[in-house]
Amino acid sequence: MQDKPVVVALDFDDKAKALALVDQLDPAQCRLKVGKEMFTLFGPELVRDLVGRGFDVFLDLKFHDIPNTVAKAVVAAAELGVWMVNVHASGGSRMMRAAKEALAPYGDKAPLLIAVTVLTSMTDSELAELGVDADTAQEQVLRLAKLTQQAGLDGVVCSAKEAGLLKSTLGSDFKLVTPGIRPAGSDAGDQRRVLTPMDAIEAGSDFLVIGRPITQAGDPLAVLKAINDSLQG
Ligand SMILES: O=c1ccn([C@@H]2O[C@H](COP(=O)(O)O)[C@@H](O)[C@H]2O)c(=O)[nH]1
Repeated sequence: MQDKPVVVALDFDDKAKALALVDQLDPAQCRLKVGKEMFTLFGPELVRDLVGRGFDVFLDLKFHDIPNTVAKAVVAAAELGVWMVNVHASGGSRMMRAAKEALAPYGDKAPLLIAVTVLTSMTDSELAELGVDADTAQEQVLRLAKLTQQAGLDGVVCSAKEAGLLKSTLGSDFKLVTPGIRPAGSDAGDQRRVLTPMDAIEAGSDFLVIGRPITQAGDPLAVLKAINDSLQG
């Protein structure tokens, strides 16, 4: 298991509330994710603040654009000092290669570059609605993950439900970052392809992205501790 597998998704519309939670968190216990809501509201300053506090920050902006634009965007992310950044695999292999090449000057200081396969909120029938010719989300995830690996990226975002298949096909070094994590009994909300933290790790997930089950809990720290303890066996 990776060191600190839990990545807390900071999805707040109130910076003070987010920072009140962050103040209680220890960079030794978890990593943090900043996504579209907080980045749009509070910008790079928030990311710099979290990096400055010693957290590994996953900048989850899911870049999906032409190769030149995405390459420049991942360089901007690297300049913020983030630990991980992502693009959409459906942007294609030329776009993914351009992003990877743009990070080359950063050497071993480059953020991990991963690609989103199929959003964990999506079902097989929703994929079919898009005209995707794969029969299942799993089939499409595998196709996009292979493309991502061939483009030289470090891993993918997928559901933990696909983790076993991806690890056995693509090898243990290829990182699997899995949102859609729900401790037993917690509300799935808009997520559809979900697994518990322990089941996700056993399936081969490297990093567990967990938002609402922690951030909306009455005692977020207690939930994070219970998850970390459950993973220690
Ligand atoms: O396929 C994906 C890609 C990204 N996410 C993000 O992860 C968190 C999950 O939050 P929860 O509250 O635990 O559902 C959220 O920030 C999403 O934008 C994802 O869920 N699925």
